[in-house]
Amino acid sequence: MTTTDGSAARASLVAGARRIVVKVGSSSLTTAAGGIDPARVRRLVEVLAAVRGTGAEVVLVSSGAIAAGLAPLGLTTRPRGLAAQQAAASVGQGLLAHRYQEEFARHGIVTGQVLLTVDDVTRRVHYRNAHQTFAKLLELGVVPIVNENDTVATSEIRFGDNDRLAALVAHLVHADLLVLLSDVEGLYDGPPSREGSRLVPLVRSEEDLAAVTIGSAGSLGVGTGGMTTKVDAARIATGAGIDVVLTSADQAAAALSGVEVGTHFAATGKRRPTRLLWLAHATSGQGTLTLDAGAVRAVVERRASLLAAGITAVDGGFVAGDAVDLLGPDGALVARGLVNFDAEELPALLGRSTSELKVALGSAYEREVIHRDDLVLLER
Ligand SMILES: Nc1ncnc2c1ncn2[C@@H]1O[C@H](COP(=O)(O)OP(=O)(O)O)[C@@H](O)[C@H]1O
Ligand SMILES: N[C@@H](CCC(=O)OP(=O)(O)O)C(=O)O
Repeated sequence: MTTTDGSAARASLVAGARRIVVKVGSSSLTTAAGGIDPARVRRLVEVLAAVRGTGAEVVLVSSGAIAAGLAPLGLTTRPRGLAAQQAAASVGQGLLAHRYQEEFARHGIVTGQVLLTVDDVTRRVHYRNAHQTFAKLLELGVVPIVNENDTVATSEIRFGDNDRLAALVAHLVHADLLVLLSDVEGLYDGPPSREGSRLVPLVRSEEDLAAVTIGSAGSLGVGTGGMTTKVDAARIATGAGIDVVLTSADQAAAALSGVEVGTHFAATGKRRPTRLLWLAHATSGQGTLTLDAGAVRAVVERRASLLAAGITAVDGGFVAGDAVDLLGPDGALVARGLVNFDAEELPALLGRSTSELKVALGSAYEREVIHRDDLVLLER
């Protein structure tokens, strides 16, 4: 469905976007049997080069490493085990980066590879480094090509899908627009294979998603997240003030020239620090801290740092810097934060004030268990 107002709004949204993150899924670039499809990569790069020609900056988040590595390893389907997927990604990522490098070079554009782990958008120092690297690459006119660093990520610390990674990158680089390219024309109100499913052209709020049914991922067997992670990614980005357009790779040229194709998820919220954005959307922490009622009030109502005095129980094998879930006395999840102590250090500190800890154990123990800047409240 195209509307006169909608098409004018879309045209100005895209024309006004000076920094665009484009995410392309495995299913749009590769086949399980044949690996990378050079013609598809070429078409995508032609579109992105044209966007660059308008003066906009482009960051490409590309999946496809695992799918690209299957054929050279004699595999025809995506392996189930993490180690085998990592091996395939290790083989495929080089092939993928090389393909892009050659195609962009035809347009006189230099590419740079950026492989990210969850740590890079959560830990403060890594986050700052990643931010600076992107800023410098863009300043130099380079097109950064991003993927998850699959070969070193473990199952506990994986994004697992590039849709949410793309939303976090869009926020990290302060993009104006996130374009998610898949093998379907957009979000449908039911699985596209089901007769009668209709394209949803505009999502303004959760209410517009209420009637949408999301099915499993496509039939090609190379994509991972399916539509669920794309909608999650759209929620992350729009909640952080970034508009999202979801459409098929075949419609990339139209979408990026402002034609009203696919689904537009309209920006709803304001920007938030990216590290906390990831924390809020991480599937779970590496452990839990149970808080007494006073500590819950301090953290939730006064937005204070969490001190050892208000913690009643510790669970899990986390180390300093990990994300942990904060539970109320009733076990309800209230917040998530980056902890400043290892799990094994904490039991000796519980219920004790910071001044008491300083006297007993030294000034290193005077620090908060979770600093307020490293805390995000969870509304569930
Ligand atoms: N409501 C829906 N709207 C659109 N696509 C859907 C829906 N439910 C399930 N899907 C499926 O999600 C697939 C896209 O996910 P995926 O294969 O992971 O893509 P990618 O590799 O691009 O990340 C589509 O091929 C489609 O079959
Ligand atoms: N990092 C993985 C991609 C994971 C992923 O999200 O895939 P997809 O659902 O196709 O976007 C790879 O390069 O194979």
